[in-house]
Amino acid sequence: MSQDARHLIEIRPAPGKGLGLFTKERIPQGIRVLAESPIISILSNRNQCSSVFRAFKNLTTLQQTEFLTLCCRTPESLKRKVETELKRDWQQIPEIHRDIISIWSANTYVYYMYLLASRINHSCLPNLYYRFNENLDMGTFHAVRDIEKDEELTISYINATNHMKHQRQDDLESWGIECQCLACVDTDRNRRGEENRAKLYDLEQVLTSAPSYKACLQVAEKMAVIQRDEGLWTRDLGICYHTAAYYSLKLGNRKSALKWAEEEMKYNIMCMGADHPDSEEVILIVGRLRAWAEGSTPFHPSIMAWCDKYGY
Ligand SMILES: C[S@@+](CC[C@H](N)C(=O)[O-])C[C@H]1O[C@@H](n2cnc3c(N)ncnc32)[C@H](O)[C@@H]1O
Repeated sequence: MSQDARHLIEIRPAPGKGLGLFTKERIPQGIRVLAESPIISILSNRNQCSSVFRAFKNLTTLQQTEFLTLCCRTPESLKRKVETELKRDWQQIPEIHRDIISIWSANTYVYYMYLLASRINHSCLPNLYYRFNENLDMGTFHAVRDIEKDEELTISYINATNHMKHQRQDDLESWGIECQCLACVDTDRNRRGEENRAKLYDLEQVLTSAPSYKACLQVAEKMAVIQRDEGLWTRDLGICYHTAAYYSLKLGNRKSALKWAEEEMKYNIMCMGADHPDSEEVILIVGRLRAWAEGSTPFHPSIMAWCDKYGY
């Protein structure tokens, strides 16, 4: 069992959102707030309804009871999808199956569903980072900044780093959310935040147009700084560090490659823990990069394989 800080959190009513998870004490940045085994894992998109019904049947009675207390939403798009898969009209599907699939759909983290983590609400500027850890077979949730006592814990339900408020709101429709999070209320600070998200979007376009290695490195560095300053500790920030390391290496700049790989290592450890497979990999690579940058060992081919992992 991986250690977490679940003794410092509890479920409470979250006004306008149903229930939510809140801190009982201050939680410092980098702490693994929650490590939870999925109650259900469905790794394939084929015959999803049947797989979910079977998985529900295999739960203990207590787990089934807890499952059925979770948030339940049935948007029209879900009804149509289920009707297509089961080749039956929604009203002809047994009520218990309609509930199970609606609950699965409202709470799933792509492939996995958790009991406690299902209570975590959305924010466009979240204080937690979620990743599944294959070494532990658990989902982990790390604090990406210091979280004060009685603060609500949040993750981002959408990929929103470089999306403006109206785009984020469009994406949140399917969750039935009208977002009033820290990033969505109208303040001077948030107007600057929106400008920075727009800048990130523009920089991303420059990067995909693949100018020179030097220009790509400068763009990746700029993007990393904006995201870090905005507190956007999303997967995109890790990818920016990785991209900067990649182009530094392409330019033959060992010191710069090491610097950005080290940033990625720190980011991974903070957001996923040192025991996540991606962290273990980058820790090994940083060791090899450092030895090479200092001239004590030749270039190890695994460094380039690691750099290429996002297929630039
Ligand atoms: C995974 S559940 C989260 C826990 C849920 N609030 C509960 O009571 O169990 C997702 C649902 O919570 C609500 N929700 C999550 N984040 C929200 C937000 N920022 N604003 C309003 N509602 C939110 C929406 O109804 C959404 O479909």
